[in-house]
Amino acid sequence: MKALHFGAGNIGRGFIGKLLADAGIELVFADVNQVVLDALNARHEYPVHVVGEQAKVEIVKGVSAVNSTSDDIIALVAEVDLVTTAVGPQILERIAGSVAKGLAKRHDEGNDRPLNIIACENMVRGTSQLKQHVLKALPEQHHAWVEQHVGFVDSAVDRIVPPSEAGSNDPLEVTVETFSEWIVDKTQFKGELPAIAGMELTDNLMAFVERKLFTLNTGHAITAYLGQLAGHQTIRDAILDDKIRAVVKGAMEESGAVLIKRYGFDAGKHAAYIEKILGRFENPYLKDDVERVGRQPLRKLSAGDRLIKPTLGTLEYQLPNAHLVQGIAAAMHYRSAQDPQAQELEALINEKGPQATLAQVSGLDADSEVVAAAVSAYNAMA
Ligand SMILES: NC(=O)C1=CN([C@@H]2O[C@H](COP(=O)(O)OP(=O)(O)OC[C@H]3O[C@@H](n4cnc5c(N)ncnc54)[C@H](O)[C@@H]3O)[C@@H](O)[C@H]2O)C=CC1
Ligand SMILES: O=P(O)(O)OC[C@H]1O[C@](O)(CO)[C@@H](O)[C@@H]1O
Repeated sequence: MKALHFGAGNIGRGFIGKLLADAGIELVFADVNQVVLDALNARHEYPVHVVGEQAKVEIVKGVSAVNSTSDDIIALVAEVDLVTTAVGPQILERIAGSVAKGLAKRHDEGNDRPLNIIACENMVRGTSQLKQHVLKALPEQHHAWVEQHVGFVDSAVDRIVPPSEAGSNDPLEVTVETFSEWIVDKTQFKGELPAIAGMELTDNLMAFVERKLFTLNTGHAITAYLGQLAGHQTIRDAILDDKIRAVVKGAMEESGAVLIKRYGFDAGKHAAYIEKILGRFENPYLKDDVERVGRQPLRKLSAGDRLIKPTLGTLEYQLPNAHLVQGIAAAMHYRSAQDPQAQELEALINEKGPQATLAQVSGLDADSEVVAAAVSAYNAMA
C-alpha cells in the first residue's frame, strides 16, 4: 500500500504519518517547507519523542517527500491507495487543485483501484469540505468516475503535538503525548476497509467528532485565551491556575450537557472524559504555548467551531452557558504579533466595537442575549 500525506508538520510527522509508516505503508509527505522536505529526502527517517511517565524515542523509517506545489503530486494522486492531510483547514482549498488534476490523470490512465482520501484537521467533516473544493476544480467528465472510485472519508483526530522545543536543531524531530485517537467514518470508504493499527473505524462519526472538538478543543481554546489574559505562557501553567480551571471545566461541562442530549452519551463516562482531558492539559512533559493553542481566533470564533457551536447547542436545549460565554469573551481579547487573524480581530473591534464584531465573526444575532452577555464579560475582562 502506498500513501501520500499532505503536511509534514506536527500532526503529520508526529501522528498520522507515523501511524501510516509504522503500519508498513510506503509513505510520501507533501509539504512546502523546503528545510523539512530536504531533511526527509536526505535521511528518510526521523525521531518521534513520545513523552509521558515512560518516555521513549521512536524512529519513523522509510519515508520520502515532495514539494506540494510541484507536478509530482499529480502523478502520486494518480498512483497511491490513500491520501491524507494535516495542513490546517484554510489550506485544504489550496491543495484541491492538484488533487483534482491527479484524479483526472488517474481516470484517464484507467486506474480503477479504490482511492481513499482522509483530511485529519480540527474541523467537522473536513474531508467532505475538501471534496467540494476538489469537485469544483475537477472537469465535469470525471465526476461520476470519482463518485464511484474515490472515497472521501471524514475523521476525528486527537493527539496534542506542540512544536518541538526551541533547543532542538533537528527540523524533523517531533514531541508527542502518549494519548492518540484517530477515528474514521467507515461508511465512506471505497474498496476494502483498511486495517491500520491506530485507525479506528466507526459508523457514528459525528458523535466522535463533536465529542472531541467540543470538549478537548473547547476547553483547550478557553485555557489558552484565559491563560494569555492572566499572563501565563503555557497551557500547563494556565490550567494549574484554579480560577481558569474552574471556567474551563465549567465550559466543558456545559458543552458536554449539549453532547449528552444530542448523542445520548453516558453522563458518568463523559465526566471521566473531561477529567482525563484536564490531565492531558497539565502534562508536565509537553511545553505547549497558549499562543499556539489560541491561534487563528477568527476561525475559532466562527459559527461551526469550538466556542460558538456548543453555545448554540445550549440555546437549542435551553441549558446554561455562562462559562462558554466567558471563553468567547476571552477569545476576543486574544492578541498575537505572529497571527494575522489576531490582528484582524483587534482591528475589527477597534473599528466596530465588540458587539458588532462578535456578531459578524460568529454569525450570532447582534441583539441576542448571548452576545450581550459575551460583550459584558469582554468589558469586565478589559
Ligand atoms: N498539533 C496538534 O496537536 C493537532 C493538530 N490538528 C490539526 O492538524 C492540522 C495540522 O496542524 P499542525 O500539524 O499542528 O500544524 P503545523 O503547522 O505543524 O503543520 C502544517 C504543515 O502543513 C504544511 N503546509 C502548509 N501549506 C501546505 C501546502 N499547500 N501543501 C502541503 N503542506 C502545506 C506546513 O508547511 C506544515 O508543515 C490542523 O488542522 C490542526 O488543527 C489536529 C489534532 C492535533
Ligand atoms: O489546531 P487548531 O485547530 O488551531 O487548535 C489547536 C488545537 O488543536 C490541537 O493541537 C489538537 O487537537 C489541540 O492541541 C488544540 O486544541
